[in-house]
Amino acid sequence: MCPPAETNGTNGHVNGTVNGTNGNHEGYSAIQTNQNPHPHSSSPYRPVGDFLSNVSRFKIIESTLREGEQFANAYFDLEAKMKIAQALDDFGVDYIELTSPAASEQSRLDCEAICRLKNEKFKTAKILTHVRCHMDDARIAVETGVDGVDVVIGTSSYLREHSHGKDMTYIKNTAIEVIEFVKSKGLEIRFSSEDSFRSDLVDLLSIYSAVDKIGVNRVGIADTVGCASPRQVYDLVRTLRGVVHCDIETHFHNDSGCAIANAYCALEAGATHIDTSVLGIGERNGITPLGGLMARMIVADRDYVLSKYNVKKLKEIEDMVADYVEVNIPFNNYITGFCAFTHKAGIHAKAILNNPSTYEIINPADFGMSRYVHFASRLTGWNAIKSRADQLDLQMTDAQIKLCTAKIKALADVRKIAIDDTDSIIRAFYHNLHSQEERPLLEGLSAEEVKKFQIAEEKEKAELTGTKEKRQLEEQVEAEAEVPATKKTRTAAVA
Ligand SMILES: N[C@@H](CCCC[NH3+])C(=O)O
Ligand SMILES: [Zn+2]
Repeated sequence: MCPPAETNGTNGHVNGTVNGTNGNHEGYSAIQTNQNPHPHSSSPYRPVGDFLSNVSRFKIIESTLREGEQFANAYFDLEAKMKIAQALDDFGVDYIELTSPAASEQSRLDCEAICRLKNEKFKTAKILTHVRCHMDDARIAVETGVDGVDVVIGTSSYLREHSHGKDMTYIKNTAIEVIEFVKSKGLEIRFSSEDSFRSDLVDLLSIYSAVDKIGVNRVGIADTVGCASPRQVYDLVRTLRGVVHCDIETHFHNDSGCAIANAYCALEAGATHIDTSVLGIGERNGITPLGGLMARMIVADRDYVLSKYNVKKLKEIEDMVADYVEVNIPFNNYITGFCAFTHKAGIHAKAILNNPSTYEIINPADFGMSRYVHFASRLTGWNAIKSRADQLDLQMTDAQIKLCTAKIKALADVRKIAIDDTDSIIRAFYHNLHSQEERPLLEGLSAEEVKKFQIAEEKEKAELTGTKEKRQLEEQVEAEAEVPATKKTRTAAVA
């Protein structure tokens, strides 16, 4: 009998229940690895510091409960809002932005309830609400108990002509009135343009300079249509940084795929705050995702990110929001996508097993995630099979493992194989070494498939070893099989 499939903590995973937290790996052929020997010192890829950059001191304005409510599938009742807000505070975001209390009566009541929750329970997050740059909205907002009010108004000609119909003089005068009013109530105030990247630069700088002079806390730049490139962002923020003294908040839509890169460039150019939402949900295809920003920033300054944000909570928050808005976590999601830390090709697997830094820039353990090495495909290499055999507690020599790997690859050339197939081949191979009794390796295959397998196996072996070397390997395997299997000390093959 072959030994029981003791799997070094991976049994749940390989059988379909997820042992780590990477989400749905059901039926997925991978070894969960255990150690994380990433260097604990800061990444060698730290950005070159300069006097403008805020990459190492940025703040997050989390807008799942405002921008995110504008996502097509979003409907948050008060209970959902409370749970999301609490989770975001646990995560450590600096601000939570809420839908305008002027939007509806329930929005106003929800805003008040979350302000009470904050007073009772929050550790970090301040509450903001986001309203039109208008006195009517501002009057409602200041009565809700928020810490600050974010006002916004469109400044591009598109929005001035086709949305609110006001000119720049009106915008400036209203902004000044609203800012002075909110400040008089002792609250924080941010003034943001909308569609900033399609607005006239002189108009923008002139209004930002005016509101800065009367003591606005932050000005905001918004790429409302997601048209900006990182270089345009850098230019605009850097120019603005030279004009105002207050903080600079930035807000990036992701229509053309630059929302995270733009956020990063904005910080490099001197922005202080980044707007995010969980999974990036928002109007159309959304904005800078919280998780994606964390991925970017942990590569830039791991110490800052880990000292400030409880990033191990990321998966939990994403799952919660995904449930509420009834979407799946995308397979390629930053950090939490099901294959974000799964390595497949033989060359990658080998290097990862030696040292994960070879093919990973982010340490999954920082986020409470697990790394996996795929071991059931035609790309699988013998190092991955060796690890898997170790996990199954089947000790074999490297020569034996190589021949066993050839069998696995050969079968994977015939059909898609699963964990169970790989494990069966490994077990059967091991068993045959020690008992001479044939195992039903090819059970379930048609005669044609068996033939194909045998040809593929021959080719694999020939490619693996060359004919002469193959003979030597086989002799070695036979010789080793005669020695009773000794239980070797387990090596840390799984890194
Ligand atoms: N969702 C709006 C709001 C901008 C305010 C920035 N915090 C936009 O994209 O323009
Ligand atoms: Zn937006």
